[in-house]
Amino acid sequence: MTKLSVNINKIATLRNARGGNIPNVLQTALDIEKFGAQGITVHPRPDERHIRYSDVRELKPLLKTEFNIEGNPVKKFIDLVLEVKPAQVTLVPDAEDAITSNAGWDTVKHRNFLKEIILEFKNNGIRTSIFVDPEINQIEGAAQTGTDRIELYTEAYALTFAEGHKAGVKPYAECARKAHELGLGVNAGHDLSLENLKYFNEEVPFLDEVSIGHALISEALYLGMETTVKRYLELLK
Ligand SMILES: CC(=O)[C@@H](O)[C@H](O)COP(=O)(O)O
Ligand SMILES: NCC(=O)COP(=O)(O)O
Repeated sequence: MTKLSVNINKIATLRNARGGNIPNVLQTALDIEKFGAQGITVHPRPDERHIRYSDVRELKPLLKTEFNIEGNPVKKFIDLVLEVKPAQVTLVPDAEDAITSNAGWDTVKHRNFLKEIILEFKNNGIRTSIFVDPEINQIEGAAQTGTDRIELYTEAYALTFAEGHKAGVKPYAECARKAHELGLGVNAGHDLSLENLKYFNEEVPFLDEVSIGHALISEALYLGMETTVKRYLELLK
């Protein structure tokens, strides 16, 4: 069964809009765990526009499920992850001014850089994952960095699915097969939703985990958080 890790960035976006503590990010994470999600994901950005570094420190001792911290491995981020020691770190090559993550790593060009950081995280008992576009050479490059897993960047799939083109899932299935063949675990995320997740999960083999935030939190406005999380879990059975 594919695991669901809920990305709570957008809960923090809402909280930060007023400067107080509504909604309570920590409590929401605990409730999401109670509703059955198998993990919590956060993506602290250097400007702390949503999740703050202090949230990450406070979440760790409270969570009972897998904690996944995503981000660009700049020094401040590396130090935070090594201090907090989550179950998993996902490396994402974010440009500082990007509104959201918009590309995977070039694992061939940045192989030595990634290799070095991955070794450090793994030596600290942290599982590693690299955010990649669904291209076979990027999966092969990722395998050479020593990473435990890859995370397939699913925005292109979500876009084509919304336009009615189901064939957009094919490169993801091929990359998942290649990753498995090379001994890598397979995660996926970005713009997955109640609409497009079922087909993705059916078509892409060896899927260990999906991390989902933007759509899930938006859907929860209508359905409520408990119903929404449970609907996702049903789709992943
Ligand atoms: C790595 C990834 O796919 C992103 O979806 C990210 O975690 C979302 O970040 P924002 O919430 O800042 O858009
Ligand atoms: N890694 C992807 C993630 O955590 C959530 O992405 P999104 O659902 O907010 O697009």
